[in-house]
Amino acid sequence: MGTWIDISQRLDENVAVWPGDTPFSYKVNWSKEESGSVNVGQINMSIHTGTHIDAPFHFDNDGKRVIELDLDLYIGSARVIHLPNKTSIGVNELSSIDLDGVTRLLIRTDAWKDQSVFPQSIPHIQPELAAYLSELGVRLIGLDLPSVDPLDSKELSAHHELAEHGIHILEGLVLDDVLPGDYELAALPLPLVEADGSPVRAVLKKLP
Ligand SMILES: N[C@@H](CC(=O)c1ccccc1NC=O)C(=O)O
Ligand SMILES: [Zn+2]
Ligand SMILES: [Zn+2]
Repeated sequence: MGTWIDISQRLDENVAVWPGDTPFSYKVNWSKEESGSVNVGQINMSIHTGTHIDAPFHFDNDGKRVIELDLDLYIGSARVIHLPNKTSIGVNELSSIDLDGVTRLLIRTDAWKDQSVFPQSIPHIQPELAAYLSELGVRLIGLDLPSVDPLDSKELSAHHELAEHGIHILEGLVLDDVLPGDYELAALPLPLVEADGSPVRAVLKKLP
């Protein structure tokens, strides 16, 4: 027991939210006193808060919704790599890193220092990286950042290029204490039928 490392942001009113987006809230809507038996809670949040996956519908009206996503993307072996102090991440930044046989790639950038505050700027994924990664067999990319594109991007070129190359997106990971290496990942989305993404509880277990 105790072998799983939680790499998820905690969800309470302190969680950082995209500027202008729905704040996170949890409340007991029907208390034990009122109901006579139970506390019944309610959460209200944007899907793009904290640790979450994007479904292609987030940036493409014809894209897949969460329920249509392959669960295999979100459970299985993953490689964590450490790329601190980058302004962007492209083929150059990855060319010296061994990605042989990697299906799920998690990138620790350390660029979002205080995750209770939404960052001013982040290193972004260069759209050209999508073709390079898909050639290697990568199907999921995860980051310790709120987006794979620059925060002010409207085109979301990296989101689109990744999707076009069959690479799915996991955002808002907490990788502060995770050393580079190979792990078992579980980060399952909820069975949301129509949604453009889903919060996930992301966990890692070191592989021998
Ligand atoms: N692309 C971001 C989310 C995003 O762009 C966003 C999320 C909530 C409210 C506004 C957003 N973008 C606005 O331009 C993501 O994938 O999480
Ligand atoms: Zn998102
Ligand atoms: Zn995204």
